[in-house]
Amino acid sequence: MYDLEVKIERALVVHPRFTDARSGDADYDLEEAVGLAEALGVAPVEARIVPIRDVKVSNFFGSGQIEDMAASIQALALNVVIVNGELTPIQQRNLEKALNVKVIDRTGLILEIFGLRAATKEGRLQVELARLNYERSRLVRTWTHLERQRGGSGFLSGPGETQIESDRRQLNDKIDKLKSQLDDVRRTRDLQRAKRRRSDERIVALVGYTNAGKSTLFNRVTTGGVFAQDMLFATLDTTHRILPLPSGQSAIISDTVGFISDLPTQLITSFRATLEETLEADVLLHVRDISDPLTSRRREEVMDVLNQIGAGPDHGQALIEVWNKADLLPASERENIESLAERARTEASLTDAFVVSCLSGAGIGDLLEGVEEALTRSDEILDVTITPDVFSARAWLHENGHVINEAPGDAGAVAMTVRLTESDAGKFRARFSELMN
Ligand SMILES: Nc1nc2c(ncn2[C@@H]2O[C@H](COP(=O)(O)OP(=O)(O)OP(=O)(O)O)[C@@H](O)[C@H]2O)c(=O)[nH]1
Ligand SMILES: [Mg+2]
Repeated sequence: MYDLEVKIERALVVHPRFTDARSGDADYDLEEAVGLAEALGVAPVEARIVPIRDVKVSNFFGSGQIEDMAASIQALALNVVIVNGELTPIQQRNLEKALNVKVIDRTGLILEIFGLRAATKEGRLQVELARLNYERSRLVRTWTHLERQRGGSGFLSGPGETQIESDRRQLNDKIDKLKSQLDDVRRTRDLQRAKRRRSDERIVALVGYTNAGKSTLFNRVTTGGVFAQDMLFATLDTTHRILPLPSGQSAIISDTVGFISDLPTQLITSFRATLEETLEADVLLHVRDISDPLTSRRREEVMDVLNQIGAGPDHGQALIEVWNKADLLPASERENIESLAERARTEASLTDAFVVSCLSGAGIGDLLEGVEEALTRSDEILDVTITPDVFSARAWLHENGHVINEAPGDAGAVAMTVRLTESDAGKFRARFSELMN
């Protein structure tokens, strides 16, 4: 018989609130940590905020706090403690000893989630590299590997599944090997990227905080199929699809990894290449959960990351904000938000914004019109008369441009009004100079 009993990890989620730090957001941070735990498939049975005046070098928490945790663990039969902060390897080990359960910190948690979610070869390699760097920086095994060694259930098995040697030398060898594999994968992707650029396709990239609704929007405006779930970091790799635009033209749209505050540095480094895909976009769509009380803070965090990689308006890249999840707002507030967005679209100094609900589809039509407008802003409209001796120009325009009007003229000529990208207009002029007068 098969053993159908699935072992579910029952977690105590602890958010350390530093009493000197800016306060007021601890509830939200705790909620986010609970979301991260759920994303990992752990049941967050108990969650609490623990005030920290000064961090204890050996145990992080004070002894009374540890006793409280131990009592909850006992009473609720918990088997993992998630600390929404950074622990030193010593603190982690001492806490595990004191509480007699596994202890995982924020970096470890995010690494585990990324390990579960990575779907492409590049994603998996990136996560494994990040994990190895994390381990090397701590010179201890992450708890997953400890667990596996102790003969654990295999819960939360990491990417690669190889037995990772704690020996620094072997770790380094492995890191080098991974890096060169990653280079191979990236070379292939660079080729694809170059092909996309050469093809003159216009590119729209979705960016935004994790769980803002990027994949839901992506699925709604393309023809579906990408993993969208109420889980943090549902998407870890960049995916490209055709985006049909209202006028009948099309663009390419990419969905990518969500941003988060305090992303462990190892992960920023590993995912840099993925994030840099956003650099090639003609227009960025910044998807925001407008119903999130911390939406402004999230916005700043996303803009910071964009700035760090050299993307966004400060670097001359067009950006449109998508104020998503409007369905979650009370009617009065929604009206308010709508008028704010309208003002943003009319005032040149403000970033264009559209209020939508990716879930219901409300506002998506207007958004797409805005996207098309932004994409075609630098387009040129050419009025040309094609004479029979250069009739191939007609086919060329049909293939490369968007024909707005076409009418027969004198002596077998055809008068055409065509919309072309800046670069195509240049090509057309060079190639059919005899038609330009
Ligand atoms: N109520 C409501 N929920 C939405 C809306 N758009 C998306 N969601 C929900 O928000 C959750 C997250 O959506 P995703 O599309 O996976 O978010 P994401 O930005 O791709 O997240 P990551 O890939 O983790 O960065 C899902 O449960 C969606 O169903 C919306 O307009 N209204
Ligand atoms: Mg997603």
